[in-house]
Amino acid sequence: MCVGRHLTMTITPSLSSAADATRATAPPCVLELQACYRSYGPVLALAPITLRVQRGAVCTVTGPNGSGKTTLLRIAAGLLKPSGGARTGDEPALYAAAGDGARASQTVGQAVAVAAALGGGDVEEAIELAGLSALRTSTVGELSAGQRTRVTLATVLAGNPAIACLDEPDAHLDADGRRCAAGVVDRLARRGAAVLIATHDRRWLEERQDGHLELSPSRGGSGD
Ligand SMILES: Nc1ncnc2c1ncn2[C@@H]1O[C@H](COP(=O)(O)OP(=O)(O)OP(=O)(O)O)[C@@H](O)[C@H]1O
Repeated sequence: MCVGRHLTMTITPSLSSAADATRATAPPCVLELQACYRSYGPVLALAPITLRVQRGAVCTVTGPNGSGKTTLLRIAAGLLKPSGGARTGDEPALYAAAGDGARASQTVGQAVAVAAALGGGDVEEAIELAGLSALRTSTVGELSAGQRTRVTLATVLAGNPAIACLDEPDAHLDADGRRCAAGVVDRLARRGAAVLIATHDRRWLEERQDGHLELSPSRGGSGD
């Protein structure tokens, strides 16, 4: 049995992609979670949530440690089965935590090129927007934590997902890095991706948020 307040939300983009701007109708939902929850034995990791994310919409997810942010993002990306409820989303989905997306032995350029070969994104654009031009030939294993977060952002952009689930993409980033992260998120959304972002501080995204979920460990939850 699952207890906990059922959170329901539809996330609609405030900025339309070029394709959607020409349509009269609202952009379609790329991702839908219907009453999804997840438990581990007696632990309710994620209380029931019904979430619809339209093409080009950005949704931030906040909450204290253990409140279910990663669980939600992994379910949204199709990596983790919910204990109950259903996920709908047939287009390519990607989950990435800071530091994911590259092997230590690769150069930055190689890591981004591999992601682009799989997903069809643009290598040059990804490297530039992530602020990695000066590190292109550096080996990933020799980078700082913040530089590796930038590589993760670049590989996500190059991977060109329709559903991008970014787990703390601001981890270890300085002010310039957070601006780059916001630029990558904006680019993903303008391409029409549904973007979910778990973060402990959503201010770096400024106006580029179309919806927000606040999770709490023993909840309930609330949204705006
Ligand atoms: N594999 C697992 N086995 C058992 N419990 C788990 C497992 N994964 C997560 N949990 C539990 O589910 C709850 C939610 O975890 P989750 O990682 O989703 O939280 P979070 O909000 O992402 O936390 P953080 O801010 O620390 O990253 C926690 O109580 C955690 O202990």
